[in-house]
Amino acid sequence: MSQPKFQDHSLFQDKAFVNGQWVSASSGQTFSVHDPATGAIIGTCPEFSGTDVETTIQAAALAQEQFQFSDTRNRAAILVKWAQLMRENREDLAKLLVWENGKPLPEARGEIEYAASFLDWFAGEAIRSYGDVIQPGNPVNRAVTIRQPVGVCALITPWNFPAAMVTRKAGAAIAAGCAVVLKAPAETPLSALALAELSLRAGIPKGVFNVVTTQHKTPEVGKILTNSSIVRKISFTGSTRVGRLLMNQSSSTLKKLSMELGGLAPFIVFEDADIDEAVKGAINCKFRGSGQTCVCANFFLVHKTIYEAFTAKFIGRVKKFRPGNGFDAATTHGPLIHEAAVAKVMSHVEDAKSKGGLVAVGGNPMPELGSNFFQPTVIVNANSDMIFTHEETFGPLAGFIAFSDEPEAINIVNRADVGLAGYFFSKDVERCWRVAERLAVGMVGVNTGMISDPATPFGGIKQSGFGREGSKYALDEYTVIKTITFATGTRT
Ligand SMILES: NC(=O)c1ccc[n+]([C@@H]2O[C@H](COP(=O)([O-])OP(=O)(O)OC[C@H]3O[C@@H](n4cnc5c(N)ncnc54)[C@H](O)[C@@H]3O)[C@@H](O)[C@H]2O)c1
Ligand SMILES: O=CCCC(=O)O
Repeated sequence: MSQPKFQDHSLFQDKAFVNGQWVSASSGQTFSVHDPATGAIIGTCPEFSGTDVETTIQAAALAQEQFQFSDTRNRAAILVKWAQLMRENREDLAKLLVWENGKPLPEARGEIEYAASFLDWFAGEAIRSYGDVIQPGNPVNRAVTIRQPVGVCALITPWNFPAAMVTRKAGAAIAAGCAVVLKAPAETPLSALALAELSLRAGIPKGVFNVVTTQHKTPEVGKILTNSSIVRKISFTGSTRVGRLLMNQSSSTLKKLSMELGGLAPFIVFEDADIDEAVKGAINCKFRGSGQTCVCANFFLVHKTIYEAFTAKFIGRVKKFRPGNGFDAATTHGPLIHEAAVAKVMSHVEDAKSKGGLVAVGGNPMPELGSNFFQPTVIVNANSDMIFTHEETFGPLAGFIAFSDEPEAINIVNRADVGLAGYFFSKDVERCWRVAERLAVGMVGVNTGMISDPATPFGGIKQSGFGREGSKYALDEYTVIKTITFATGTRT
């Protein structure tokens, strides 16, 4: 399928979205967006410069003046409407997502629902804002705290969840009363632009939700967003390398920051686990988005007494996978995003082989399908010197290490300098609490491989970043506390 059929062609936008208008780059330059399955050009988007982004920031600043004092019930209503429009247009949004990202259509539909559920969640949170009443040291004073919107926010999102990362950030910012400038990823800008079209229909005021696109000028645009004294907050999801750079650049204007960065999720299977449940959890966790999910398991630790039984069942499941074009109904797993991603998985496979790993399934690119496809791969006889135990693969490679006892498994996990998610399976309740509390990560899945939910805080520790998205905590990221002290008069 070279071009999907859309019900509503106006969701396919090829301009940036500024102050409620569709605009080109001032230079007239564009960049091409590609289908990762075929390499074909899908369309073009404006190559925004720093100057174009400055104009966008000004528009957001103007909108912010009104929006920050807007009725929170109205914010909730427009978020609910936005979610409803997403669901009404689910098929078109899902097709667009498959086309630019490559994930299979059922998975893309799941992402659209996941994305819409953030808007519902934040509609609920928009109307809940609490402060404290405090008795200051001075007995004649009384103090209260209120939460206020932080101001204009820059949101920088990745290509692996082209819709859900937009709503997870923008939903929270808008609920809190902030205008946003969203910089979409060059690989998958079209989903963000389709959401912009729906935001207009939902009644989000002009200038409150802006989407800018750029490819070659990304570093220049990043500098403008981070150096701007109008932008008060950066929320970034992406690699640790870029997160560090943005944090560094933001220091000149001392912005509030949220950083959702790379992970290295371990998946531990203890000897007392339900093996079938653990295999199911492991498959779902490892191969979501063909392994291109920041909370995907990166490597497996399986107790030596169940290693053979577990890996045999896991391998049996992987052999049934059918990689292919995401629009093909038989496809279970789509392509990787680009050739560099394929090269990275290959380098992790080669490294494992050179250190004694045995390829049980896959192990190679699939040029017969296209240059971005890699075989779902399982490596057994792995050890903790292999690179995939230190560095995120972000691809369909599952390496299995046999371990002897709980402290050994925890030590292998906790030596990492990142800590986003971790998973383990065990039927021993005491062990469940003990291990969950000892793993040095921000999120733990106990007897489950799926932990993402708008109601629960999402985020990491160490070099996986800081800040929490989703949940009741997300609005803290987009608000600041103001203390108001009242003098109550002199006491006689
Ligand atoms: N923690 C999370 O929630 C999460 C989610 C998705 C991806 N990731 C991580 O992201 C990585 C893969 O995604 P990626 O390749 O898109 O990461 P990336 O860091 O290269 O890009 C992420 C975003 O940052 C932008 N960007 C890149 N350089 C920039 C600069 N100098 N200034 C401003 N913006 C810039 C990109 O255009 C994109 O929009 C993986 O390591 C993965 O774990 C983390
Ligand atoms: O990859 C990043 C986000 C994944 C998720 O929300 O489950």
